[in-house]
Amino acid sequence: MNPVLDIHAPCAAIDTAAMAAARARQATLTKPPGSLGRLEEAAITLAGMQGTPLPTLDAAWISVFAADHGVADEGVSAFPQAVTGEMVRNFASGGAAISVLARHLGARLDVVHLGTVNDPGPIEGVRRAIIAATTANFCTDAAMTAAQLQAALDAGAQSVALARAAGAQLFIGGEMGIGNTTAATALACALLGASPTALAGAGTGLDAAGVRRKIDVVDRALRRHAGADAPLEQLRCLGGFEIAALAGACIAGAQSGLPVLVDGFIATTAALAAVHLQPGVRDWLLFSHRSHERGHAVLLDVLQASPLLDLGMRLGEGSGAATTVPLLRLACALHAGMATFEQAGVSSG
Ligand SMILES: O=C(O)c1ccc[n+]([C@@H]2O[C@H](COP(=O)([O-])O)[C@@H](O)[C@H]2O)c1
Ligand SMILES: Cc1cc2nc[nH]c2cc1C
Repeated sequence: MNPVLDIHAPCAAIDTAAMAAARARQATLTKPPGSLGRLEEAAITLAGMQGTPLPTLDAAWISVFAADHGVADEGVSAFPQAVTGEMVRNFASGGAAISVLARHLGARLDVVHLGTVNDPGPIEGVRRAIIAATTANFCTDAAMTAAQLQAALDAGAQSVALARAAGAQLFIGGEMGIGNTTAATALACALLGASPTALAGAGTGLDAAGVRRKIDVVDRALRRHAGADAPLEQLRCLGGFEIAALAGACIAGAQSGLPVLVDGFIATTAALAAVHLQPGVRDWLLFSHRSHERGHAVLLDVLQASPLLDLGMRLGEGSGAATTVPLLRLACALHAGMATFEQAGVSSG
């Protein structure tokens, strides 16, 4: 199975009748209307995505895409590039944050190795889908060739196909890649016509001088690729393998009707690229948390997204999204399990 993603294929339709039925049910439950706030909206949104007035969220799937970035050569991260490959092993051996979260949630963790300079080799529990050891440094070259971009999009679509085959009700896409906040910043700036100063942040922990250097690097990259004005070309020139895989997963999720719970700054940039490629993708996205990374709030505003959590997290790996799953499960449990005014003999307003 190796699905080739057609980014132009239409997205699935949201079930508006199931949404309306869920909204009507919320109005009958023993609480002042709207008093469960965004938990009500979450249950109604999931109803539309799952095509049932009573959504459930037992089976969550997490794919973490790992890849290295040529732009790391510009000294834009607080950590060495070797960490990407080292973390691939840690994801599989169970010691990473997302490994713990996946275990705790009973979620499948799909670790997808797309290429690292420090390649740990075959590891049990890691799917090798190596595209290249790294993207090119986009200060001088396009990050990816067209074939590499398609391979990365396909890797995301393949994970969605595996998730669907396993009966997943929700897809979480996580990422790991030293330097990828620089790639995400550059891509988001290109997609939005925004200034690097508005979006660049500390990533893994740059100091103020480091952030200034990162802004300069993104400025150079944007000038170098000023001719890339279509979203697919912007993704190819300025993205990364894991960012393109995440965009591919968003598109494949939307096309096949699998809800995608979006993580932090990098995952949201990928989701933004997916929406630029295919606007119907937006209907299938749920937003989990507001990352501490500087540009995330801007991207969330553009996508008109109000994530459920704001915990100051900035890890990536899909960790913010995974942390939100218990809340979504509670939203479904409340929606299905509360008594109506009539059942409980409680007077309605
Ligand atoms: O998800 C986020 O919002 C987030 C914010 C800052 C950093 N990260 C993670 O940190 C790594 C990239 O940071 P950097 O400084 O190397 O560009 C990458 O592996 C991401 O998963 C993730
Ligand atoms: C240790 C480490 C773990 C990570 N997980 C996601 N990004 C990361 C970056 C670092 C540096």
